[in-house]
Amino acid sequence: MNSTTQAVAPEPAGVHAAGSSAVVQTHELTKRFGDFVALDRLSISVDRGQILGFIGPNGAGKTTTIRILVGLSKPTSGHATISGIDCTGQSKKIKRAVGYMPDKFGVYDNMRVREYLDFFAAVYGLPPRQRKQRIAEVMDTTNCTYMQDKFVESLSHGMQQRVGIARIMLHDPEVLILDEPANGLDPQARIEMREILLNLAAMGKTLIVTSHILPELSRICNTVAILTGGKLRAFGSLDSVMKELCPRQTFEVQLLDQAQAQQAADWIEGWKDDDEIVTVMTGQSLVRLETNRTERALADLLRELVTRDIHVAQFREVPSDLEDAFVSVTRAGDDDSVADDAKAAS
Ligand SMILES: Nc1ncnc2c1ncn2[C@@H]1O[C@H](COP(=O)(O)OP(=O)(O)OP(=O)(O)O)[C@@H](O)[C@H]1O
Repeated sequence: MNSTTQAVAPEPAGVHAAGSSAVVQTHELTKRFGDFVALDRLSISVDRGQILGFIGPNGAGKTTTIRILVGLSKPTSGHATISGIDCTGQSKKIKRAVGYMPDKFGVYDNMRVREYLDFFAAVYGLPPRQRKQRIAEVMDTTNCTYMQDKFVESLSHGMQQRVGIARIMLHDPEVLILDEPANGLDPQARIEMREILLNLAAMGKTLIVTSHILPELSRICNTVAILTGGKLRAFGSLDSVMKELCPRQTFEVQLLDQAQAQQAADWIEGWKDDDEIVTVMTGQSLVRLETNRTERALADLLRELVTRDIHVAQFREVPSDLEDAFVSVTRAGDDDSVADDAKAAS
């Protein structure tokens, strides 16, 4: 894939025309630090109730984008809106429309969860009469009610993350931006976090979630944007990005007898096209085939193997995941930068 390839989800008719349902929109958003381009003409849109998985390696430009979206930084050019509000010109209004949870939890000594939320409710300007009810609501949504009398400092990391979400929900923003919410969570806490985020989307909140834990992210997001080196490399529905970036499927042929693995691999090697890849998994009775053949062709392959007295115990697809897509994009990004360096040197 080259650097400009974008897997863009088919848009339902009229969605991004006048009366657009996009809640978050960026157009050619660019940020330079001196000569360095941290973000290069980023254009994305996220609809109401969607969860955008915003991914990229360290230094890709994710935080730079988020800082612009939440009104903490101004773009060099381009623009961004949330619920139609300009992220740069109307930063006060933006702060009401967005809840932002950074990857680090602040230190709040000697505050119980209830007091902590009350403090932030006051910061958000909620009238005292409404605070109690709103705090009860956000604690309920984030499953924090049982810990309301505990000191924030005494909570586990997973519990603190949930309190963090409760905090950014207090002013009932339309958009929630969460930086690495699953980082450092144990499996149980991850499951709880996943359920909360899916529930928030079902309530109509629009979520932007960054994460380096891609298998986890792919379980919640329906839209993906992949950035490398400040450039958008892929954007669209999870399905369309996966199809675009991982067009080849991987199949495994599990043999009953390890001694037959090489024999099976040799036969498949003669059967396959040049661009398909056969690998014998060392020390295992397993042969792997990367292919884009039809199911019928694969059924023929299996029959041929069996006809040749190769004892196939299992023939199965290895599903691609977001990590494969990510690797394919970051590799393409590396190739591009090598090509750019070569161009600059010549
Ligand atoms: N204030 C600044 N001055 C100069 N360069 C900056 C500044 N802020 C960010 N950068 C650079 O911009 C690039 C993008 O940084 P950014 O923090 O947006 O990346 P990221 O995708 O959030 O990375 P990570 O996953 O590590 O948080 C990096 O090369 C970073 O060093």
